[in-house]
Amino acid sequence: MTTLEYEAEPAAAAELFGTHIDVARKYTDDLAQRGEELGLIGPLELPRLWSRHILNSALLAPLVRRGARVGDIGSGAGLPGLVVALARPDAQFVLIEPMERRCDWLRHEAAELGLTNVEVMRARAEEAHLSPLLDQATARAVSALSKLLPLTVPLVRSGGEVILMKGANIEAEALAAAKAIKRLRLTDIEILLLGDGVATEVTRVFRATVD
Ligand SMILES: C[S@@+](CC[C@H](N)C(=O)[O-])C[C@H]1O[C@@H](n2cnc3c(N)ncnc32)[C@H](O)[C@@H]1O
Repeated sequence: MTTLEYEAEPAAAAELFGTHIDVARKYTDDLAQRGEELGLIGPLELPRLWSRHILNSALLAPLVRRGARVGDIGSGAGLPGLVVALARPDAQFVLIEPMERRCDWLRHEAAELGLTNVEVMRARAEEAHLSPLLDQATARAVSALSKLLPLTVPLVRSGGEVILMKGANIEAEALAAAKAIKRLRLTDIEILLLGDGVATEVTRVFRATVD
């Protein structure tokens, strides 16, 4: 089995997962064992699963509002949705993913980890019918902001937020999405850098409020 780097960044892991650290490790183990075979994660990612994917996803957990209903669009292996769900048992998570095999994995894993705050919905975001609408929507590595905003914003209630993980070109993506931002009437737009001084893999987030 691939060696995992659980011992890396113990302070960050303790801060982000607290008492849920063993559940986070089990998820990482399970993903390391089955992720490649199921096409969820590339072989090069396995040795850096913990810092690049798990801790990185967990950086979003403090942004989740207490008791919120959160949708993770294009959850794939469960990033960031399943990771944030295990760190924030007070909130409810809907993992929206169109691929059946990935949905099977997400359901299996949520049950294995004993997560009662996770629901898996097999759908493309543009076809998902959510009632009630979400308080917050997350996404990671799904598409550029100009395409992602029209997919995610309609799923969020007025006063709710989109929290979208992005790479280093986030500012250029936000500029390219200016028309969509205006048309979708987003307000309180922020670009956040998360994890600086906490984790080695920082992450950038586009956060905005839905009108
Ligand atoms: C590159 S993967 C990223 C998976 C995960 N978020 C991560 O960070 O590892 C993109 C995921 O988005 C899903 N996806 C693509 N188009 C979608 C859509 N229109 N609505 C919902 N999910 C979509 C794909 O099936 C895939 O699982």
